[in-house]
Amino acid sequence: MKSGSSETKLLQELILYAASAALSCLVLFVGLRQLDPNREASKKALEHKKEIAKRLGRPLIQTNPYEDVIACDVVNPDHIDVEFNSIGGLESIKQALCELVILPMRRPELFSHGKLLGPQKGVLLYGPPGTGKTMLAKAIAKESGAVFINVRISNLMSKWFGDAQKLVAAVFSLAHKLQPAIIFIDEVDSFLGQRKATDHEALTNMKTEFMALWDGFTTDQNARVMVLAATNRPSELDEAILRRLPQAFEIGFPDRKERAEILKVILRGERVEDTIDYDRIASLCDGYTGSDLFELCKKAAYFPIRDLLNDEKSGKPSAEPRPLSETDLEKVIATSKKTQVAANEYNSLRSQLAGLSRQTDTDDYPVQAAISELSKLVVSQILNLQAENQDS
Ligand SMILES: Nc1ncnc2c1ncn2[C@@H]1O[C@H](COP(=O)(O)OP(=O)(O)OP(=O)(O)O)[C@@H](O)[C@H]1O
Repeated sequence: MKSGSSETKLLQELILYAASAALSCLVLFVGLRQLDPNREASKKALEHKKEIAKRLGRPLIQTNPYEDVIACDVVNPDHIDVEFNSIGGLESIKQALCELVILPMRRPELFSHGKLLGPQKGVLLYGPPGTGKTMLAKAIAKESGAVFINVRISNLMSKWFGDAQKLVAAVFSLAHKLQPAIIFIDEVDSFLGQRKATDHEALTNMKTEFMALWDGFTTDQNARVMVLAATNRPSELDEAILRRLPQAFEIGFPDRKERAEILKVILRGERVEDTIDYDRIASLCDGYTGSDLFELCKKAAYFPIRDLLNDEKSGKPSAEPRPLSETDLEKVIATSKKTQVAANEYNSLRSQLAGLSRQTDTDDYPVQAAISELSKLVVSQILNLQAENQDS
């Protein structure tokens, strides 16, 4: 009888131990999961990866945690809403990109014979801000059916993942797994600019790793992966990077004909009067970029709304806003031109100033005085222009 009760007690104790051990494990597991700084990012990345696989109609690929992070920046070409015909002007550049980039991605078999023809591994788009470089990069991915990996430097430098080099490696390995793929680096000068003594070691290591992996792809003729880089400051790029980007296209300010094309593309599908003379409007927009023209159209689109509200106030409500007119566009140009002029003058005077201060010895008092006078002139000119702008 005594031995029976001690056996029961032993059993109870065993069950208690097992239960407490299981509970401790559970608490530990849940606790560790909660403490894991990568948890949210990994979860999001996994969901995104599943979505990518589904969207691309490809099986879920095996990826490591670093590739999962990069997967967040992958865009399916079918979901890109920019095509070559949504970009106004730049006809010769679009034509060249079709031959150099899109065709080899779409028809690799045509480029697989001999040493003369091979897919491009690096293309640089450079020019002033707002001229359509990012649009072109997206359109290239869309037209070539390549996944678009938008490399964000902030993501690569992520402190949670610490090892930036592994993330750089993940960019290339994921691109290889998902090929055809375009690795897009916007503002490439901030990542792969000229090396400076003050560069952080992590950044230098990242650059070295990036270039080594890029070279690996360059020698692999079968890899349908290319690096597409964009910058507003090509002169700040590292020599070694420029060598790896043998095809460079300047995306400059559009001329009058191109501005007219851009306006037509922007206003396509909008409610506009048929009588708009695009060439005339374009001739009033000297120095405008595609982005300026987009802003111009956005501002002009408010006039029909204002008119509708005014009509409502005066008891003549209309069912919908009237179509956008040439006069609406002209009104915006008339008021924003001065700001544009102010910005241009500011930029040119500022670069003159920068040039002066570089050329001069800072101890030279007369030159310093001249610089200071010039600075005052710049400031007063800007203030005058701004005041004039406000008055009008
Ligand atoms: N050629 C163009 N045709 C139609 N729209 C354009 C064109 N160029 C620019 N735009 C308009 O301007 C916007 C900004 O263009 P985008 O971002 O491509 O310029 P970017 O050159 O990459 O500028 P940044 O150097 O500042 O990144 C686009 O979303 C588009 O609305």
